[in-house]
Amino acid sequence: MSAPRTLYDKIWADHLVDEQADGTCLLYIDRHLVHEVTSPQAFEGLRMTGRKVRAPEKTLAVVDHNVPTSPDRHLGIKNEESRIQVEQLAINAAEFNVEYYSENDKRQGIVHIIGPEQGFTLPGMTIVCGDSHTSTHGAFGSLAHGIGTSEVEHVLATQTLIQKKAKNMLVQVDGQLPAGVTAKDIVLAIIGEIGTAGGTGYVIEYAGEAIRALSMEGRMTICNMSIEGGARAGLIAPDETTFEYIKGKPRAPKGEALEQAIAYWKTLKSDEGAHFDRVVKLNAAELPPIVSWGSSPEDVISVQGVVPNPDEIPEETKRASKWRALDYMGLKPGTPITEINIDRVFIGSCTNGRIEDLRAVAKVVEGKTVASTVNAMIVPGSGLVKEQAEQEGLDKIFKAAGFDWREPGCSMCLAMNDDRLKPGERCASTSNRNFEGRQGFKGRTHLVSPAMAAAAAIAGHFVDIREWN
Ligand SMILES: CC(C)[C@H](C(=O)O)[C@@H](O)C(=O)O
Ligand code: SF4
Repeated sequence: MSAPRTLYDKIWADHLVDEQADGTCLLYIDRHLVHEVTSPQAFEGLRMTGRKVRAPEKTLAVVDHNVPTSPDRHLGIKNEESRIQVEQLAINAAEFNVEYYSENDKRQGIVHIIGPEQGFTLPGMTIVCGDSHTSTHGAFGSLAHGIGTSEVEHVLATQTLIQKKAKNMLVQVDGQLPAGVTAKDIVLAIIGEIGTAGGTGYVIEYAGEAIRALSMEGRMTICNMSIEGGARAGLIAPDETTFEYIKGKPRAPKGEALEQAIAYWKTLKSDEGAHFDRVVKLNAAELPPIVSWGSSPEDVISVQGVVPNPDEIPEETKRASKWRALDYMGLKPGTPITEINIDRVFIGSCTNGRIEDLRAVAKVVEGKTVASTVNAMIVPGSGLVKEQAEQEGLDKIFKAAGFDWREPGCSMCLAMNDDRLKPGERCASTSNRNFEGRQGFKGRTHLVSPAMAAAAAIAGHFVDIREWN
């Protein structure tokens, strides 16, 4: 009998092409997603060396970071740098024979939303993209992670990647989530617990009753933010929820092929007794809705809490950095979170821009009005999410409440287009990063779940969604 293995061990072994004595490995890559920001030099590299894309059918390109989200975006992009990146991807995709979704294609959207939507992302695969949040795809029980531009070139040319194996971490989330508490709160709580460096050198497997109970959307939210916890990737073993989601997706296997695939996918789980180098446990039943207060995703607290006092941190460098964060955020220790007023709300991103997120928002805001002091926008994660939301009439609910309903893209998650905070503006955001300047120069970001962002838009300040009516 061979030793029990983790899911990560299994996918790794199944894709190993070569292993050197020092542990340097060559991995076969099943899927390569490409966006306009990290691919131009990679294609240029191929062009200069006269090489082709090795497996165009395993490569999918889309524009997302730089695209405007205004209704008139088909008129073109004003910012030159953004325009060039977008135009260049169209040129590169055509020249190298790679399927490409332009900003005028209904299938366009954030790269990590369209992969699963198209059935391009499937269990057991190795999936890469020149983007850190590629970890999202791990929700399907695939090994998915971000790569740098030179690696993008390597994968385009060879369909392989040079890697060293990471360690195994298990994050076990038991218990049942209380009403109003979501996948976003789980992952923010995990990062609060392990810190932004806690996952360094690991691939995390999320397991436990609370994870099993999540929809695919919720699982993607969790895996998405693995990178904020420092991990190389995050994954969740596939199950019936996964198979149901995949069935009928454009590129998913069908009929007999699907049955065979599912039989294989069912083997994709960690063996009983498999060794994890680190185990973290959390009880979902005890989790509150969570709000970030600082400039790192580990700076999190319960909505019922107060802004912490950095003076209570024994370690000097950390103390100083958390004071700086409070200064940047314009917050004072001891302020109740529910007394923090906000100026902007951003609902979207590859963390929370899927249909389930928009449904959660609609439920909170239906029949209500955005506070007069707040400017709130909703950016669907893809054209298909937008279409689905409109079919369900969610757009009408949003517009009636005073939300701005936009075209799909990364948008104010990172402010590479015109959607950005003004200096000093405070935003309740469903995205994943709250670094200084992330949503605009001197902008202040609070990371929350979609329902919490929606409620804050109506109230004008954070509220405990559990008490919402
Ligand atoms: C632009 C891209 C390289 C970047 C990333 O890798 O994550 C972006 O998507 C982000 O979220 O900061
Ligand atoms: S939505 Fe945000 S986090 Fe996701 S890929 Fe785009 S910029 Fe990166």
